[in-house]
This record gives sequence, structure tokens and C-alpha cells, in this order.
Amino acid sequence: ATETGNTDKACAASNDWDEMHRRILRDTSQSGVFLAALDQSGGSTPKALELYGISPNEYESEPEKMYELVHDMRTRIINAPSFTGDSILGAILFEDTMDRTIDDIPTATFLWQQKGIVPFLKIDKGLAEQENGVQLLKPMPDLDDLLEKAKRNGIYGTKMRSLIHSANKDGIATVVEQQFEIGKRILGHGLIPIIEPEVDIAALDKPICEDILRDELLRHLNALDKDQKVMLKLTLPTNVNQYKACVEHPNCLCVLALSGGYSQIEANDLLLRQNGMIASFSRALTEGLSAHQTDDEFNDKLKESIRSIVAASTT
Ligand SMILES: O=P(O)(O)OC[C@H]1O[C@](O)(COP(=O)(O)O)[C@@H](O)[C@@H]1O
Repeated sequence: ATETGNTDKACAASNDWDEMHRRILRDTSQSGVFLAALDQSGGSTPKALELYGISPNEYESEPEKMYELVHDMRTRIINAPSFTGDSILGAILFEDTMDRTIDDIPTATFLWQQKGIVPFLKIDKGLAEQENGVQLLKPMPDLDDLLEKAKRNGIYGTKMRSLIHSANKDGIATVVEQQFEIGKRILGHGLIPIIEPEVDIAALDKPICEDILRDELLRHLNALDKDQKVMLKLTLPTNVNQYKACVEHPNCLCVLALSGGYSQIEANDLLLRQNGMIASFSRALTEGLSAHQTDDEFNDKLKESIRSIVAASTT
């Protein structure tokens, strides 16, 4: 009986994954939806909490409290009436968020079953030191275990962020190579990787970085097998339709845009010019939300932000 039960559970999980995949294929080709990035790591959470009106004094003496506070913020976002699958195609979670619950339901399951939102997991361990104008991903020694855990938790795909600071051809080539190498391991576990080689918006030679990056991305996309599909998550480019060839590439499910430190207005404005790119904003999504707002004020602000980001993601 136990064996049958386990098999049934495994089937249910894989049916859910297939259903999520159908949703991704359908909705990324239509546009008018976007991904919410709710995956600030331990390193970027203090800044996110500060912007939300919670100062480090409130948790400094108890490091674990920081994760509780940021989970409360994410729970408030996810529970908001406007945060549904109608506008939010997917949400990217930090591992700690996946490990926690919302209304006593594991976060990824809650997102999919109660909200119709496809859950993704941030799997990187942060950035290595800068070399050759770029920061590669730090080693991920437990990657295979983490990917299996992600699958058990009903996660559809993953994301990992590296960072490009300047137009160093070798550096950018190494970043993209590492992203695709790990991306193939992720595909091997039956998950869809989001390849995220961010270009720093302050890079002095940003458009040149973006030309080198596009060429490297296409080289690696061209080398994938027919059934190896990935997503890309990229800085909003300087040139209009910079990543058109990636958007149209058969191995690319969709091209997402990160907000990168641009304000919501700037990010939306830049995104509007890029046909086929859809938002996967973190800072530009949570801009203007505060722990000190009433629920009505919070929900109204989030609704307006979601409306504007949907409009910018529609081309
Ligand atoms: O925790 P990290 O790796 O510093 O990433 C911070 C954020 O960067 C992103 O990749 C992009 O976020 P922004 O839209 O704020 O640029 C998010 O997914 C993530 O929350």
C-alpha cells in the first residue's frame, strides 16, 4: 500500500509539473503576465527589509528573525488579492521561503494550488570575487541534493545569478559557459533553468557588454539539443530589441527582464521598448510597499504596481 501511495504521489507531482509546463508555454507566448522575484538572499535581504521600512535594529540581535520578517513580507505579497495567476505567471523563491509555509501549506504548493502561480527556486550560493570584469557563481557543492529537494517541493524551475561589470570578452564567455554547464545539470533533473547573467546597469560599456553577451548566449542556445529548453533572465538592455534573436530562439522558452536597480517607472519604460521580454522584477515590484501601511494601502499599492508591470510586459 505504501508503495502504491508513493507512486500516486510521484504521479501527482509529475502531473503538476506537466501542467505548469503547459501554462508556461501558453502564457509566455501570449504576454500580459510576468514573474515575481521574491528570492532575495541572506545578503540582499537587509536592503530589501530596509526599503520595506524595517531597520536592522529590529533583528540584529537575532539573525533568524531577519528570515521571519522577510517571510512575513513575502506572505503579505503572496496573500494580496491582486497577486494571482491572472497576472503573475511565476514566482522565484529563496530556499528558506520554500522551506516555510503560508497558511500551513508549503510555500511552493500554496503558490501553485491556491494562486495558480508557477514556483521557481533560487539555487545559487552567491557571487565569487570579481575577476576579468565578471563575478561567476560560487561553487554549489550540494546542487544535486538541492535540485531533488526542489522537485519534492513541487518546484518547476530554478534561477542562478552571475554578474557582468565590464566588456571583457573572456570574462563574459566564462560567465555564460558556467551558466549553461550548470543549466544542463538542472535540465538533467527534470527542471527548467533560468540562466541569469546580469549586466550591471552602472557598467560604463553596458551596450558592448550586451553585444558580447547576446552572441555568447546564442552560441550556447544553438548548441543545445532540441528538447533542452531554458529561460533567460537579463538586464534591461540599452538597445531596443537587443535580445530579439534569443526571444525567437527555439530553445528559449522566454526572455525575462530583471529591474537591476532601475526605479519601477524607469524599468517599465525600458521594458515597453523590448518586444517579447517580460518582467521578473524584485526591487521594482516591491517599490513603495511598507510594513507600516495598512492592509488596504499595501494591497492598493501592490495592485497598481502589478497593473503597470503587466502593461510593460505586454507587447
Ligand atoms: O539575492 P541576490 O542574488 O543578490 O539577488 C537579488 C535579486 O536579484 C534578482 O535576480 C533581480 O532583482 P531586481 O529585479 O531587483 O534586479 C532577483 O531575482 C533577486 O531577488
